[in-house]
Amino acid sequence: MHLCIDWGNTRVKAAFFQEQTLVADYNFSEEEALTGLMALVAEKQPKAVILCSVANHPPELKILLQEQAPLVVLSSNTNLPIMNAYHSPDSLGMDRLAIAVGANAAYPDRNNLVVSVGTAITYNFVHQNKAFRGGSISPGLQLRFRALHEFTDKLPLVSETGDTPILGYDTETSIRSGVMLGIAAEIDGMINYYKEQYSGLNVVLTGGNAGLFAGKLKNQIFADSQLLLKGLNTILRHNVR
Ligand SMILES: Nc1ncnc2c1ncn2[C@@H]1O[C@H](COP(=O)(O)OP(=O)(O)O)[C@@H](O)[C@H]1O
Ligand SMILES: CC(C)(COP(=O)(O)O)[C@@H](O)C(=O)NCCC(=O)O
Repeated sequence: MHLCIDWGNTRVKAAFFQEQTLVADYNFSEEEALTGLMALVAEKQPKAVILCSVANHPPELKILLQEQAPLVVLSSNTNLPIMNAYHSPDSLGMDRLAIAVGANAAYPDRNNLVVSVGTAITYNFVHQNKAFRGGSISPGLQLRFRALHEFTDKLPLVSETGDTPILGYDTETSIRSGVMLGIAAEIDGMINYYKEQYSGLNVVLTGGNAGLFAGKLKNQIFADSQLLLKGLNTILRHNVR
């Protein structure tokens, strides 16, 4: 079995794959992740591990993993089944590259746009010629709620749960309207930009908050909450065979 680890800015996700099949997945807080992951490795003894991190994971993580199994740490130097045409590959978030690989593997020979709704919202375009071309980064759901609260004197901290009218009728619903419907409108607007440029665009929605928006978009999308982990498995198989 292969173990794939996605260390994000809010949550740490992991999955075991048997060949191309995801057999078990896990979701940890940052605090519980190191212990949780090492317990999984001890129990399941994976043949190889891949780590994709965009956050400050504990420095001992790589050493501990390496002691247990061959480890691929995803970087701009890792061999990939797609090309990376980003102009600053060393500053690219490796999670963005992993979802690009995941989309290209699931929908080959298509112009793929992957929208990941996590801590940040990222838009990631992979041309049908297999080149990752980049996209956009914008603030995610919690970032928007927190920014309104933390950078103003009067606005409360609101969450996604509750009435979300287009026409907010009080402070709470006005904020929820702006954040939730604003994100949905942003995603639809971005998809429309790409549709104007690229024929046969295929759109995949992923990330921890994707489920809040999948049914609210005007454009047709595929939702896949495990796209990043699947992309990591594809990269690992590309490197350890
Ligand atoms: N099991 C869960 N525990 C906590 N948050 C979750 C869970 N599932 C989804 N979420 C939501 O997903 C968000 C994180 O999305 P994710 O794509 O994992 O972000 P990142 O990759 O930036 O860490 C959280 O802000 C939360 O709203
Ligand atoms: C944009 C991100 C913060 C998204 O991270 P996430 O929300 O998935 O935790 C991450 O991909 C990142 O740190 N990117 C570096 C800048 C870039 O991709 O150009």
